[in-house]
Amino acid sequence: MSPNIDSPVQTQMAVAIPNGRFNFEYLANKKMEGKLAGRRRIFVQTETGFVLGMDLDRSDNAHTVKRKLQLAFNVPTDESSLTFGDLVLKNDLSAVRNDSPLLLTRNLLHRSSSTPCLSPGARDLQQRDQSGPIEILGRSTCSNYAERLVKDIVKGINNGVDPVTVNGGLGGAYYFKNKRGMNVAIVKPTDEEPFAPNNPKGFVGTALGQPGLKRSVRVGETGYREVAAYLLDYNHFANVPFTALVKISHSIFNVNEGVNNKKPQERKLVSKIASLQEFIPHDFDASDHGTSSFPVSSVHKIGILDIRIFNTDRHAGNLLVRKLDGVGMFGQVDLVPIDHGLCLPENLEDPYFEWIHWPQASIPFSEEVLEYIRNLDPESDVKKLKTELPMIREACLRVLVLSTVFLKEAAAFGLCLAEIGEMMSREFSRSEEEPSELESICIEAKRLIAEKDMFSSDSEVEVDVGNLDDFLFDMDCGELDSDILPKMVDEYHIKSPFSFRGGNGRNPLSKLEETFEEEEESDGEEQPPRLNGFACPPAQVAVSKLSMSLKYTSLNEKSQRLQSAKTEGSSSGNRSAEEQVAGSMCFVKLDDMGKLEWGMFIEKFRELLYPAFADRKSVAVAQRQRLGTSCKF
Ligand SMILES: Nc1ncnc2c1ncn2[C@@H]1O[C@H](COP(=O)(O)OP(=O)(O)OP(=O)(O)O)[C@@H](O)[C@H]1O
Repeated sequence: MSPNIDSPVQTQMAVAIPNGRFNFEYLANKKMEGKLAGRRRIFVQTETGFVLGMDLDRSDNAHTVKRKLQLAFNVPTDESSLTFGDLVLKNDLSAVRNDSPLLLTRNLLHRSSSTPCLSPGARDLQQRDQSGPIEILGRSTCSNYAERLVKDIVKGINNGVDPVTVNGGLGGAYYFKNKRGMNVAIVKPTDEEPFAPNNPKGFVGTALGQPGLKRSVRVGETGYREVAAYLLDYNHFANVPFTALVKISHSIFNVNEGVNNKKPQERKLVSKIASLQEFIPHDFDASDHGTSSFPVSSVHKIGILDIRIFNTDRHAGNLLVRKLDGVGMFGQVDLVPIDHGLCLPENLEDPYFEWIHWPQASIPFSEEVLEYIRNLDPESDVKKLKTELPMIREACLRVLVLSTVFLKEAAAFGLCLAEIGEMMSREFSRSEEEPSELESICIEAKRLIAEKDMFSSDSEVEVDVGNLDDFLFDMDCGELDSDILPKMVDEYHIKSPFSFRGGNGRNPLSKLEETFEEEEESDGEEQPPRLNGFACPPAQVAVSKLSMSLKYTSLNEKSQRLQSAKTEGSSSGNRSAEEQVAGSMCFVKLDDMGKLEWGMFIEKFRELLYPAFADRKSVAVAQRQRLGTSCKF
């Protein structure tokens, strides 16, 4: 990879100073001052995309932050929620790291009120927001390379070189340049994704945090996923370009009319949270080029990444092709995978693997590739993501674990890339979408656990704040089955009235209780817990969540859902994300299991894999034999 960087290594970041140019030493000093004072910097994004950088003092808590935000956005503290990934922050901010993005949403009950917009009080806060034009959020991506890239872009901006809008794709994207006018990075603001409030291409309609183009990827969360794919691509095995999450300010960014008080034709400096990816000079994308020249090893390496991250959007346009026409290399190309915003869904979906029918995918893996797969460790992947991207949701991490286990076992069994991809892909039978083999194995694993009553009532209610937040997500999707709820609540009370005890002896709802207690303390009177505005008794929340799980995993229910979902086309293999806007069904949920149950599920899942692989092999052999016979004639 050859970045167009033209400046020496700098270890400081950029910041704005009064004359409008950017000074690096100033920021370094500010950062040092902040560290010494134990301060943290956070970036609060509203659901309409406005971003405000804030410095937190040690004494700050969610209430004090919300009070400052009330000044800035005119949203009363009790009408808004502050979230950090799965966590709904009620008081304690200890989980929030330096440079973290937080989302401020209006509670559902107050959504009809006007959307948050800047008030005069915001100016004070903005003045104290000492952000530079680009700040990298997160730790590991803040390398020397990243800092050089940022510095180059800032030099470009200071030298009057404007970024340009990227025409392709459904979301807003911009090429940022160095001072010589060369593209050095592509920036994709999270509030310009398809369906987000500031999408410049007409695909608007949803607030950040709501289901998006893919139901199990929320609007505004594709940027994290782009970074996750980069972080998981150890040793640049698959060639994912450098990617980081940034807060970036520029007047080129799109703000739709009416959003955040935007007036027609108005262009002003706006700050966004965005993914920033190294620009890769290339000659084509894979849709413009015959695939036969693609190196087998590149296809395998990208395919392995796609499987691990459960990529639902690997269409040909998301593979850049570079010609390597050096001496003795005529005709050879290099592949660069881009656009990983729709990987790591919150539930199993229908993945999309363009390479699935390419001949390279049917060639057995090399020893080098097998060795890489053997060394993959889903637990350390999870640790890495939790450390570097703490806002990544637990549900996404479960998908990562499941698909990595699947890949490792399948490769060890001797399956090739195409076979593994096919087992993960859904089929269409009589115009109905059917679960993939992978999903069927999951459904069976869940069924066996339930049948043997392997999980106790304890684990049923072991639910964390992430699940509670997802409860809201389900409600937003309009899928809460009110018929089920009262019944499940009754069952719950019979089984274990308020005995939330997890395996570790700690109340699994303790995180939640902690926030309730804090709420009580601060308000002086007892209030039911609120989830983005809904008053929810903890038991009811836990149980309704469970009811959702049972609803999804019941095969009868599944067939009912299948009946009602008549899907066009004959094979998912020909559909890209754009064509799946309607959203595919959820056959099996992974985020509805308590920790204990999840552990048992993964064990059961592993046990079921070998028979399934053997089945697949025998079908493949039978097909080959039939083909052999027909060739004789
Ligand atoms: N790292 C990169 N280097 C060079 N060009 C890039 C890079 N990433 C994206 N592009 C170009 O920008 C275009 C749009 O980018 P991308 O596909 O990531 O956007 P998107 O809005 O998410 O698209 P889609 O609608 O396909 O999901 C790509 O088709 C490609 O031409």
